[in-house]
Amino acid sequence: MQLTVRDLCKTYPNGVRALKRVSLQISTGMFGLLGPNGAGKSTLMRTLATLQDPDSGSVEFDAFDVLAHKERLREVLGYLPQEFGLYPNLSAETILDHFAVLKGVTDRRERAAQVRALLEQTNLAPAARQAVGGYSGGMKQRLGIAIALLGRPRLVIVDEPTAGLDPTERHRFLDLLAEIGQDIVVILSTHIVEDVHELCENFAIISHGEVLYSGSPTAAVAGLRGQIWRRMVTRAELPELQRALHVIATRFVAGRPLVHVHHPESPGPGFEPVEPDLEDVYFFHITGRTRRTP
Ligand SMILES: Nc1ncnc2c1ncn2[C@@H]1O[C@H](COP(=O)(O)OP(=O)(O)OP(=O)(O)O)[C@@H](O)[C@H]1O
Repeated sequence: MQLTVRDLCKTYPNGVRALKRVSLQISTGMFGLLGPNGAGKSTLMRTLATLQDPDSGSVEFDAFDVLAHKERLREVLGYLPQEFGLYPNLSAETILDHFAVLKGVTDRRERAAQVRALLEQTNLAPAARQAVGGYSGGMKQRLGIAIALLGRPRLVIVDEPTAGLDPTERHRFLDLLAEIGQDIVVILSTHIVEDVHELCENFAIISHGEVLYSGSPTAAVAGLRGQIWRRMVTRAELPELQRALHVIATRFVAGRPLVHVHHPESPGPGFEPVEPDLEDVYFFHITGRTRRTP
């Protein structure tokens, strides 16, 4: 399975250029789309889910033209939007049954089997008959993914699904995605670097509507090896350091700034080399863009 996105552009009527020639090649497995708030992730997700049209560009899924055959994509699509409403008085079982009908699972037995299997898979079986108004945030997200998985989709798009979940629920949700992502295309949009690190074989970094990096997390990290340096500094030293060097991140350790700097060799006394992680990769690209276009 292959999703090919070519040169997608989108400018909103207020002049915001949300997508600037976005091109991506996405294969079976988990693909992470990482970027800060306002990067254009939701715009891209909605476009791939055929809910809004780009100004130009193309999308192909398994060699068919998605923008020309939206119904065909919708038959194989599962989409979990950033925000969705659920009728609070209905049970998960009833909601899933309704959505299964909408997805065209008309055979009653087949529908009951799918609903039961999804309730089990998302760990909601014990609460299947409770009104969802009483569900926790994590339970609602799991029900959201169960709805998205009805009709056995081959492309699943989830938009910032772990925002606001506690660590236990977050891991439970990520485990669920990892299981799903084994044999279909799953696109996970997020601003949480950890989510991508834990789950995705491939990912892209997007900021201000532009793809800044696309590839595997391992290759991205390897590409920065030997070029990340750190030093404890004082708050007073920070502005000058930021002017002189490419500071990619400032973390605080016991109240003191610890800067991570990108430099081909040691930037000076007091700096020590750091084994880069995906967060360094992310901030390297995000801050690099800002330095290019102040
Ligand atoms: N309907 C709209 N009309 C005008 N501008 C919009 C619209 N939707 C989004 N935007 C703008 O387009 C840009 C990209 O927004 P988008 O929601 O796609 O980003 P995002 O990466 O999903 O961010 P977030 O994580 O905050 O949802 C932002 O500047 C946003 O304000």
